[in-house]
Amino acid sequence: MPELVFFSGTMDCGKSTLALQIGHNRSARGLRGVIFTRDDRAGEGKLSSRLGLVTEAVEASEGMDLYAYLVDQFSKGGKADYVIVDEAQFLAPEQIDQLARVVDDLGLDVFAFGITTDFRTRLFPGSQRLIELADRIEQLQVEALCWCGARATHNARTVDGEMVVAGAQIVVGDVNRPAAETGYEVLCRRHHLRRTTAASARAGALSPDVLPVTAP
Ligand SMILES: Nc1ncnc2c1ncn2[C@@H]1O[C@H](COP(=O)(O)OP(=O)(O)O)[C@@H](O)[C@H]1O
Ligand SMILES: Cc1cn([C@H]2C[C@H](O)[C@@H](COP(=O)(O)O)O2)c(=O)[nH]c1=O
Repeated sequence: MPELVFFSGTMDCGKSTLALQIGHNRSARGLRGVIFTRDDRAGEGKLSSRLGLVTEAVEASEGMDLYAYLVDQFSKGGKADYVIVDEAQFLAPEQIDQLARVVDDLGLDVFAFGITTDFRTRLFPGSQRLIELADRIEQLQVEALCWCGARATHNARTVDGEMVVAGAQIVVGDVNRPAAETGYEVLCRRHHLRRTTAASARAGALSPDVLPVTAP
């Protein structure tokens, strides 16, 4: 039975790498895939992994009907056995519904990859719809880690090195960026809720206020 599968995790946990591996293994067996992505850091129409691999993809732009795109390709003689969608959190809920139709009406497996929650710990609309519709939700096995060593479960945004909890939901960016740039850091829930990033934890540890007081 074809399936809609949502592979979810924090930023930097290996989602795009897995998407590329799934595509590679299937194409090695002669299966044909269509790869959609939206707003990849590497640019329009790219699916890129931090391990350095990148492949061409169809940019799933705002308002694009993904089901109609595939039907149109088939009517022109195109073939596909499965569909991969990276950065699926950026898709509109209607586009996730279209992916479900691709599974149910066209009989293709759809593998969607994305982060579940934004920098405020709120669901992205596309991810919410995937949670509502997916046949399966898979958490990636390679865990990204918080600076404290716990499994990272949430994504923090930093502006000028400070964690922020207000702003536009979508700001394309990366982890490990210079403090002057808007960037991201993965944290465990405890440290996300306490707004403690690696930098602020370091600063706190160095602060005279928290140094052990010794008797004169
Ligand atoms: N230099 C490296 N050596 C080994 N693994 C790396 C290196 N750089 C990145 N990675 C791996 O790649 C993962 C990020 O992969 P990527 O597919 O780009 O993540 P995602 O799509 O989830 O944001 C990291 O969690 C790490 O496991
Ligand atoms: C938390 C959060 C992230 N984003 C952006 C930042 C990146 O461009 C992508 C995630 O990509 P990855 O391959 O999973 O690392 O999402 C955003 O726009 N808003 C957010 O709140």
